[in-house]
Amino acid sequence: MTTSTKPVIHILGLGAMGALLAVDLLRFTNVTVVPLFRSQDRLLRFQNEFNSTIAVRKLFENDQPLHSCKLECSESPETFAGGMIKNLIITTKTYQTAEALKPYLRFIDHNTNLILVQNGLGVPEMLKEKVFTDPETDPQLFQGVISHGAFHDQGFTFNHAGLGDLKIARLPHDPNDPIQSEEDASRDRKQNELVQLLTEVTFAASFQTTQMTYQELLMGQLYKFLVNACINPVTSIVDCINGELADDSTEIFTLIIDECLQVLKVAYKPLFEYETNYHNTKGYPIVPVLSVLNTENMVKEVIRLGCIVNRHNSSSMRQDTLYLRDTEIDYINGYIVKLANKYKLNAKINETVQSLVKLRLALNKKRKLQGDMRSN
Ligand SMILES: NC(=O)C1=CN([C@@H]2O[C@H](COP(=O)(O)OP(=O)(O)OC[C@H]3O[C@@H](n4cnc5c(N)ncnc54)[C@H](OP(=O)(O)O)[C@@H]3O)[C@@H](O)[C@H]2O)C=CC1
Ligand SMILES: CC(C)(CO)C(=O)C(=O)O
Repeated sequence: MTTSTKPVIHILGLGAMGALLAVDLLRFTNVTVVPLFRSQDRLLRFQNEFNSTIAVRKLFENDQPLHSCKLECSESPETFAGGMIKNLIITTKTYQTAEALKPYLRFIDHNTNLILVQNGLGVPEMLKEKVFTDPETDPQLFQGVISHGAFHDQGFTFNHAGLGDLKIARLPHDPNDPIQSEEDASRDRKQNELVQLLTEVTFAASFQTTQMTYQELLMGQLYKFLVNACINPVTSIVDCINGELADDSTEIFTLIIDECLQVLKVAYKPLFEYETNYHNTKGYPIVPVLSVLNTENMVKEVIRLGCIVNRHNSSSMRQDTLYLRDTEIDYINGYIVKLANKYKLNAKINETVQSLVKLRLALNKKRKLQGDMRSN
């Protein structure tokens, strides 16, 4: 049970992204961070073998300093006996979200602030359909879009490979009416504890956090989605570090981005029409949707963010294929295929990419079990 009078943030998913957030929250804010592990075994390993300590090495800083933090409290479904959860950051992989939330659902209610800090698209829809089905008791849902790059080192040590940023916004109640005013966003800055903690000045300066309206975030989310739709599957399929793709990937990235944008323009029509419908409208921010979300610009941006800023990173999807874990492909290129089916559009390129990632993982698993035929 957490007895602290400081604000408490629970983190579900103490992997690369969860650890980056936890370490900087502890370094820069006056908050108690409580990781929620999947089982008591994992919890006891963290507490006993690793002395409840997580560490992040900042690879992009001089001398690559290692920042370690000891956590006062950590929990698992078997031990959790606290009150209701006030603030919850979800940094599991997208496909793990519903399962990871299950043991903690009775501690989540309308007063819980829940932020999804994940790549891909489709998790909020899945949660509303399958997990938070009662609008009377569902939590306050926020979305985070994160462009930091990090990967596991050993134990609870992670390498922060690329300094990116974190964009946050409240998710709209009605996805068909997603446009928020600047006043809507500023209300959360004044009143919402989680938003206040994540935008606390020193933390926000280090983590590069910005809070915004949903339409601003959505543009950032689709931008990040296109980065992931290119970098994650291609690094996995051809098995390389992000930076290795910098010079030779324009053609494949153009094919993927072009098709994604054709589908996203239909599925996210209010965003793509925002500049026309809200042009010069007082109280609504300028969001340069069309000049950012076009193929030519996005190919350049994918190479810049994916292969240059994060050049030393091994993408999260490649890490999954190497460690024989499921990948997030169904929430990235696979989500485009799903939307294309819904709107009767073509998504053959993304379907092929999705299928090749599944093949890569299956092949890696087979080689682990049966040996590598190439070395015979
Ligand atoms: N890594 C990166 O560079 C970036 C990642 N992202 C996105 O951030 C999200 C998180 O990615 P990342 O941090 O790399 O992923 P990791 O796999 O490193 O971390 C996920 C964590 O979730 C935990 N988890 C899984 N299931 C449960 C459960 N049932 N209960 C409790 N914990 C659970 C895992 O624990 P266990 O070890 O027990 O499985 C693991 O610690 C993804 O959507 C990813 O795409 C975004 C930007 C960059
Ligand atoms: C930015 C990028 C591509 C960094 O590798 C990432 O988001 C990921 O690996 O999932």
